[in-house]
Amino acid sequence: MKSGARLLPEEVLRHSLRALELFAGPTVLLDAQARVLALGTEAQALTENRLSPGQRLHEGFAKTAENELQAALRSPREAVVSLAGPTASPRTRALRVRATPLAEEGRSTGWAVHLSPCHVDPNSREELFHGLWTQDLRMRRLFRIIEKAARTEANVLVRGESGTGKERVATALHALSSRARGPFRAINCAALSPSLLESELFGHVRGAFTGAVRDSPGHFRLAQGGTLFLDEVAELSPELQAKLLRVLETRTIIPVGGREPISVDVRIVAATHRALRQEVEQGRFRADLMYRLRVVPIFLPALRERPGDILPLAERFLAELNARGSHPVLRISAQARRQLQEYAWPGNVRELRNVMEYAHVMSEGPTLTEAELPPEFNEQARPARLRRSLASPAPTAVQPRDLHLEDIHRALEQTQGNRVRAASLLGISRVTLWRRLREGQGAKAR
Ligand SMILES: Nc1ncnc2c1ncn2[C@@H]1O[C@H](COP(=O)(O)OP(=O)(O)OP(=O)(O)O)[C@@H](O)[C@H]1O
Repeated sequence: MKSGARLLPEEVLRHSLRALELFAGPTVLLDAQARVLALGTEAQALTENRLSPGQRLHEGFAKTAENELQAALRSPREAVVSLAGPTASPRTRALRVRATPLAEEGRSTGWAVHLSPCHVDPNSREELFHGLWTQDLRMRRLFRIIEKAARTEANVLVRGESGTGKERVATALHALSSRARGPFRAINCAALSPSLLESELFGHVRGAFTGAVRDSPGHFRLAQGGTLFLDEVAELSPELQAKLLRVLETRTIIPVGGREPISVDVRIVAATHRALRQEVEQGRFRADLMYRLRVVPIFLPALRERPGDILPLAERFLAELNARGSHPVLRISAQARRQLQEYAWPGNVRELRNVMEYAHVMSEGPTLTEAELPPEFNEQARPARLRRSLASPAPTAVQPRDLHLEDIHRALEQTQGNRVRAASLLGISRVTLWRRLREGQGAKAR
């Protein structure tokens, strides 16, 4: 400890600030008059050296920020403010500021002010968040919840129809979390039989069943130190629900055919298109597992519930296709726009992207017309359940499970039995198509 004893007070301060920033991110310490006492190297870099000891906090920021900053010091509310003058990097154009009051023996001694970059222009209504674009306020609020949830270890349950971006939310949660350097694994609980799924999740030991010629780690162990995304979690069999609950409670797994529990450190993000509470009420899902999984519930609205996103997204997809396509399609005709806007989008954003890809292939000139939209946009042929009335934009709940089997069979006929292309035509995922076919066969057998 000799070297520790030689530390000078200034060095102690530097070390303390370094340690503080390691835990809390860029930090500025203020005295009781809101003057800067000290700031860490991360805070100096983020504020582009606009703050120095003795200055008042607001002096480093744009004039308009003063009231916002005072409010942030008085309450736990976060302020989004701009630095003073032009900035070197767009990253620092806007910063989030949150203050923790400091007190000694009941007397205020100042604040620890935490800073973080804000990637969102506070004046703009649109946002691209980890591949999810929107201008819908509810979606943007969800992004903020995702950012907060990512900072914790809480299990998150994402609910939304097929193609609303559930998997994207899971990857965003991972990328924004302290586990970002660890693995991200995804598994679809609807796509495998219960016994196969058990071995895929928890692994197996050699000889556990016919064909188990070597040990297999399973997704839980492969996601060690990272995040495991359990898609379609409501489809888990009762036996696997019980096993998953045990894993969440004990943080250990037992591979199929194994005896010894193995510790796992994995964050769970689960997703479903079903209302899990209803599944619980109807006895299909364990209540205790639901509460474990949905510590933070996130409900992604269907595309038809945010109609303001339909056309801008269509144009974004068109621009992407133009960038890599052979011929540019520069605009969408008024009639085609109306049809896109009126459609119910059962397959949500995934379906919209597929529709734009189809129309781009079919288009002959720089204007995309209604004739180039896929057959389901032909008004006479379109079933009523795929129409969204513009007069009453209330959601017509078209769930993938409402897709009639005959729609699927027709799509399969059109694609000569190619399931991937049929799913794409219907705007549903391959797994959803497979599940609907399986449910259909089950219904026939009963
Ligand atoms: N708001 C959005 N902006 C841009 N792309 C989006 C948006 N929402 C979804 N997508 C795109 O749609 C596709 C489907 O997204 P994703 O796989 O995350 O959906 P999902 O809800 O998990 O679907 P499923 O339940 O069928 O597996 C992806 O290519 C994704 O990038």
